Amino acid sequence: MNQQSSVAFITGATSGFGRACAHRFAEAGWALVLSGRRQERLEAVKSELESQVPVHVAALDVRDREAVTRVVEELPSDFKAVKVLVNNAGLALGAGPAQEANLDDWQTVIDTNITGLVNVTRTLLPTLIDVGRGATIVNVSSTAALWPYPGSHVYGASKAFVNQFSYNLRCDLKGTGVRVTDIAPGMSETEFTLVRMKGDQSAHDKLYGGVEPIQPEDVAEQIFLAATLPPHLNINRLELMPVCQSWGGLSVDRD
Ligand SMILES: NC(=O)C1=CN([C@@H]2O[C@H](COP(=O)(O)OP(=O)(O)OC[C@H]3O[C@@H](n4cnc5c(N)ncnc54)[C@H](OP(=O)(O)O)[C@@H]3O)[C@@H](O)[C@H]2O)C=CC1
Ligand SMILES: O=CCS(=O)(=O)O
Repeated sequence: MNQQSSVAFITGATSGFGRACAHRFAEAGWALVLSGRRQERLEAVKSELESQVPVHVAALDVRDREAVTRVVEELPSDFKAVKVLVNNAGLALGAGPAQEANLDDWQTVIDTNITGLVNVTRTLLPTLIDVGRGATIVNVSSTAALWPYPGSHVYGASKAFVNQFSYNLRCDLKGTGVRVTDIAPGMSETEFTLVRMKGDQSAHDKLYGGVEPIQPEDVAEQIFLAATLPPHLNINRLELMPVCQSWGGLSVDRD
């Protein structure tokens, strides 16, 4: 198809990593397809970037398979040859123990982080394969996919799905030139905790206070790197933590 294509399709572009990715790819001259549920936020990002690069915005809930199909089918011609897919839309809900979790919250996390990511990936695969060599899928998982912690339950498990799905995709895409990177960031200061704690600003302030967490621009830089390496190279997994974060060891329940 269009070997010169430089269109990046970013999910969850209204905030955090996704918005920072939009800025990073725009800086390098990429045309952008930006999606997320909040139309007004999409318009705001578009107005920040449209003087630099072509920007197409699509209000999209990744959980809605038909909407995903429609958005991809209706991409304007200049945005059709998607070369980079950043599967970033996602969330956690709740941080208490599994036995106190709300089952609707779990369903939302599964539907967004797993079903949503699968919907977008499968719908864009033919395009990415057509673009071929150099096309890239970057899936945003998390350190929670790799390291357990109390209260991670379905969130961490959903990200473990993303991690393994990324590796499995690589197997099936052998010979197509399409690469797949799983990026697993640790503690990062975005709207993630506000969403997880249902708008509790004090939870956000407590988590990120007195530490130097990853910033959205840090993650965007790594995603951009993975997507723009020489086309014979594939970063399989990129695990990223702030220096202030490490592991707490195993825990034991004593009498
Ligand atoms: N912050 C952190 O510590 C870490 C976060 N992550 C992961 O990074 C990704 C980005 O999160 P982050 O930037 O931190 O958090 P933010 O809350 O700042 O951004 C999340 C983005 O996902 C979008 N989103 C959520 N649900 C849906 C949906 N159903 N359909 C479409 N878009 C959706 C939101 O857009 P809108 O609400 O407009 O739909 C928003 O743009 C997530 O997958 C998260 O799990 C991974 C590791 C660490
Ligand atoms: O994915 C987010 C990082 S954490 O909150 O699970 O540590």
